[in-house]
Order: sequence, then structure tokens, then C-alpha cells
Amino acid sequence: MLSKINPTQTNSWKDLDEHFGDNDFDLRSLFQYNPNRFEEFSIKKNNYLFDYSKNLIDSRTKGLLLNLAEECQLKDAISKMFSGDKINETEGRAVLHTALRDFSDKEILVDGENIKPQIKRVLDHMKSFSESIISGTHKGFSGKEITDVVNIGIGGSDLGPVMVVSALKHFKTRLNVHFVSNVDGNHMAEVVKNLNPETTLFIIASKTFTTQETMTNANSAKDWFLKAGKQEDVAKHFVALSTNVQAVKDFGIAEENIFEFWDWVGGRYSLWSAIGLSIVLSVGYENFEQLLKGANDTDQHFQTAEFGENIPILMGLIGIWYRNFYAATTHAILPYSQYLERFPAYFQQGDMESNGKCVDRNGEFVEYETGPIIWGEPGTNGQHAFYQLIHQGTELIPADFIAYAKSPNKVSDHQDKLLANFFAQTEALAFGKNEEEVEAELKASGKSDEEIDFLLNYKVFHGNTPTNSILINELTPFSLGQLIALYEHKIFVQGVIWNIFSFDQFGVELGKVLANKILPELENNETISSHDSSTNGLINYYKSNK
Ligand SMILES: O=P(O)(O)OC[C@H]1O[C@H](O)[C@H](O)[C@@H](O)[C@@H]1O
Repeated sequence: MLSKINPTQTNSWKDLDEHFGDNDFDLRSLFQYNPNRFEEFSIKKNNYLFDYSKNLIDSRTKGLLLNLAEECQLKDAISKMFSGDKINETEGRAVLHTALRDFSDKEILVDGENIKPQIKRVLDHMKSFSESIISGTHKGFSGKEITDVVNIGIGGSDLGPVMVVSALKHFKTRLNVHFVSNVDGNHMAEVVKNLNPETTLFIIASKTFTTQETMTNANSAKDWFLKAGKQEDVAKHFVALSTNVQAVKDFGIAEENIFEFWDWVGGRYSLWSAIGLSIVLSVGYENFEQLLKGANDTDQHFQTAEFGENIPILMGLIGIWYRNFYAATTHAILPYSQYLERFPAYFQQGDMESNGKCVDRNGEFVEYETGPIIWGEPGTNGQHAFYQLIHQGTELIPADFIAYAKSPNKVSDHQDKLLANFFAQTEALAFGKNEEEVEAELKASGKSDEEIDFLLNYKVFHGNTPTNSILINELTPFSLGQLIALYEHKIFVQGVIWNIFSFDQFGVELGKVLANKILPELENNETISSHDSSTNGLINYYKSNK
């Protein structure tokens, strides 16, 4: 069990409150008065640099935040998660996605059983299966090689693989991997439109194997397939990834085509499990193993580095500083890499489904803010869309900037241009442009005093917008694994301190239940009157226009 400490009742929270009231952090002055600020507030690892110097903190803030982590018993929480304690108390489960990427001989026990052998067994299965598909020894029903793979899943059974497959495009095998998630039939229709059932493999990815969207899409995929193949050919074209082996068998998928995982893997933390099969097919088993090893590298760092040098802990604590003291409502993730196009979306689920909670570990409603809204798009595109608000709007939006030093595709001077923007944005956000600077600039451009007077305020950049920069040498499966795990542990740190349960997701249930109630109402011609007037009105409008 994790501690159940209300963070706002700790001494460090009170100290932080006071410290916040006493200081008006200004990045210009912080850098001016401390020439060693970058050295002090950055961490260099083997293959990446984490720079957190452009944050509204000084060494006292950092010290107090570290005290808060101690007081909330973070150390104990970390060791409990890694050792298989049932820290997901509301569901009575351990939280062991980290075991999936632990290649050491160390035993990890769940209910007295070492889970390492079962992890190894499924990994071996993924390896041999993917090799037979990629090499073409596995043939479809008409004797042809598989060319296309369709992963059918949603939420954690979709977003992680989508994100990694897109991020590792450069490492692609000969297979084309597609994803169908939405119950909107157009998603399925558009994906299968150009596919041939003879050369297509479907992966039905669902932890529970009960999710309406996935089951609907799986059945439609089977119908589509059976227009060409026969029932006995299904085994060559359908595999399933699930914890619910019985439901998979009932669906008609053969036992040897089931890749199992376990209830101690949370859906949004499951890309490291059998849910990663589409990744393995997309980039090959060796690269998948590298991804796991990268994540394990971060796991080691998280467990062993001093708190003050521990990147996910610092990311988490700095986030708490903005959320709870500066009242920042959102946090932006801005990767300067087109490959990381889906990275913010992935961590929207990772973070918001984990820490979007209002009841603490004592069962009481919290009286402080918990998880922020996570959002973002790749730079430089975002610069031409929403950065205006970050630079000059009325919200404080802390942001993470992520970039790679090397680019696998050398296309003229694109990489330097990309990175120039990456550096320029955090500089502009931190230091802005003050009145004197704007005035001097306008004068130099020949504007009259009257014009300067009018334009001055519009042209001022208030600056002081905090950012973290993560600059990674190269985008490889290993470094991607490291990066994903940094964010996973950041989320964990924040959940521990906010005294909430980060590994359940009851908030997604109500809508599902109501949709199941409404569905039969859409299937008849009657006028519906069983809901409030708005819902009735919408349903009836739909029924008369569908
Ligand atoms: O993998 P499945 O059981 O199909 O679940 C898919 C998704 O659906 C649920 O609504 C949860 O909110 C997600 O955490 C989960 O990843």
C-alpha cells in the first residue's frame, strides 16, 4: 500500500506556499545573477541532455520540492511499484509494466509467483511469430506472403503502438502496419479499402476483449475477410492480444494465435507487452527489444539516481510547482520531430487517464488541483498555430520541448533550421521582449513616436514562460524507450504526491454504460422520451435524419 499523505498538510507544502508568496521569479534575473544556472539545472546522460534551467525555480524551490517528495514517501512508493506491491488498490492489482522490460535475472513475484518466465514466453512467441511473418514463411490462405497488418484496438491498445510505429518509421520492415480504432465505420472502411484479404493480417488488441469499439471493428474485419477466405482460414489471418483468453477463444481465434498479457499491465502502459506486437511487426523484434531496454535504462535511473539528479522526479515536481502554486491548468508537450507526431496524444491518455482524479487515497475529495490538461503538436507546425497564445495569451503554459541532434534523413539544411526554431522558441518564451527593446526596435525601423505609442504593448513579449528541453542525440528504439519511460515515471511521481490512485480509470465507465442503453433506442422508429429534453431532442433529430 502507498502512503496516504495529504500533500498540502506537509511542512514542505507550507514552506513552498510561503516561498511562492515571497518570490517573483523572473528568468532574466535568475540567469543574470547565476552564471552557472545551466550547469546547476541540467543533467547530461550518455545520450541526452535534460535542461530544466528555464523554469521559474531557484535552488531553494528545488530543495523544497525534493523535501515534499521525501515527505510524501516517494522512495517507498517507487520501490513498491517495482517490487509488485498491489499499489493499484481500487482494482487490487500490482503495477508492473516495468517488469516487461527487465531483462535481469531478478525474480518479480505476483501472488507468490515469479512472473519473469511468462514474460519471456510471450516475448519468444512474439519473436518467432514476427519473424515468420516478416520473412514470409507464414503464408496467407492463398499461399501469398502477408504484406499488411491491421491493428484493431483503442485507447491503450492503440495509442502506444500508433505512436511508436510512427516514431520508428525509419526502422520499418517490409510490412505496412495500419491502425483501426474508432467505432466510426469509416475508419475501418478507409483502411481496408486498398487491402487484399489474402495478404492481410489482423491483430485484435484488447486487454479486456470486451471493448465495444474493438469488438465491433473485429467482427467487421472478420466479415470483410470472410468475403474472400473461409472460416478455416481465419487462423492464418487473425491473432489476438489480450488478458482475457477465454473471450478470445469464444471469438474464434485459435489458442496458438493468442498473445497473452496480465492484469498487472495497465492498458495505457501496455505497449511493452503483447500489445506491442504491431510494433514488432513494423520494426522487427530486435528493435522492439531495444525499445524495452531503453525503457529499462530509465527505470534504473528512476530507481537509483539521487532525487535531485533524477529526471522523472524533477519533471514531476516541477509540474507540481506550476499546477499547484502557479495554478497552471495545462502542460504542453512539443516535440521538434515529425516522427514524434503522436507523442503528445499518447501522453494525453497516459497522463490524463492516470492523474485526472479528484478522490485521494483516503477516499476523500481533494482540495487541491491534480492532473493538468496535456496537449501539444510537433514543432515547427505548432508555432504557426497556437504558439501566439503561449507567447502573449493570459495563461501560463509550461511546456516540454523535445528534439534530436541527429536526423536520419539528411535533407539540405532542414535539421539546422528545425533546431534553430527549437532553441529560439524556448529562448523567446523565457526572456521575451520588454518595452525598452520593443521601443528601440520600432525607433530603428523609422516609426513615429505616435506609432510607437500605439504599437508598443502589442509588440511586448512578457516572457517568463517556463520550459524543459530534452535534447536527445538520436532517435533510436533505445532512446525512444528511455523517453517514454521518463514520462511514465513523471506521471507516477505526480500521482504519488497528489495522493491519488494513478492506475484505475473509473471515469471512462459512465459514458460507455449510457451508450449501451441508448444503442437499442436508435434501432427502432419510436420517438424517444426516456432522457432529458436535450438528449431526447438530439436522438430524435438523428433518427429522423439518419
Ligand atoms: O484494451 P481494452 O480492454 O480494449 O481497453 C481499451 C481502453 O478502453 C478503456 O476505456 C480504458 O479507458 C483504456 O484505459 C483502455 O486502454
